[in-house]
Amino acid sequence: TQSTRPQRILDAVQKNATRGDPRSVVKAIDHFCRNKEWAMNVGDEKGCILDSVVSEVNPATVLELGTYCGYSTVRIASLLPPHAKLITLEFNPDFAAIARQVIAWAGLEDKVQLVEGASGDWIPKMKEQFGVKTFDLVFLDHWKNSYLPDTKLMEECSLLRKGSVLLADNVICPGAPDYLEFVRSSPRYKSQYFKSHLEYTKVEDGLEKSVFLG
Ligand SMILES: Cc1cc(-c2n[nH]c(CCNC(=O)c3cc(-c4ccc(F)cc4)cc(O)c3O)n2)ccn1
Ligand SMILES: [Mg+2]
Repeated sequence: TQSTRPQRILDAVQKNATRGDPRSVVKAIDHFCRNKEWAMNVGDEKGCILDSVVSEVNPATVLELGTYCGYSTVRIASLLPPHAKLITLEFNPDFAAIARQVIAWAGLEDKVQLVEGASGDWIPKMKEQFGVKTFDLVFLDHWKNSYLPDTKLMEECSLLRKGSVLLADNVICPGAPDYLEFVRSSPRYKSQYFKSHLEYTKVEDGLEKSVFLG
């Protein structure tokens, strides 16, 4: 039976990365996606920007929207302090099944809770289901037209506090124009654009970091 691209990414991890070594998992996926098959991981260039924001925020609670194969999940979780928690939402069950195995190979399953379903359904249930008060960091990397409605939903559900950081991938390619306009014009956010490139390509893309001012 034909394998899927996520399955081939998992195979590359299991062949080339060391169990329990998150950096080797990240390296194996980047090598596969740069040399064999492109895939929609945040990638190494934007990944370094992600790493610097995670290290600066040093979050106790993280929400990731859009897990895919778990590449950014592994990057983020490997930088978290000992008792910090990362909740990651994935809509596609096939992606989720692969991501669980990638996260396990990196040895980070204790820091990560992968939840399957749509962001719009799960965001209102975060507090009751996972005992979350607010998120210190949110990494938006899911459906690009969901960035804005889901940000408004997180505000309504009081999941953001003064100083919460939103970091959004793909604000140029594929693009999230309504989201960009909102966070850049709203008095309740302080936004900053980190220019970069679409993963594994020369196409412009970037990350938008927005601090919620409360
Ligand atoms: C909880 C929940 C989760 C989701 C959800 N889970 N997983 C995703 C994936 C979303 N990601 C992308 O579509 C994406 C696309 C490109 C791309 C593609 C093709 C091109 F030509 C150029 C660029 C590049 C990227 O970096 C991307 O991140 N959504 C959806 C809803 N609710
Ligand atoms: Mg992305």
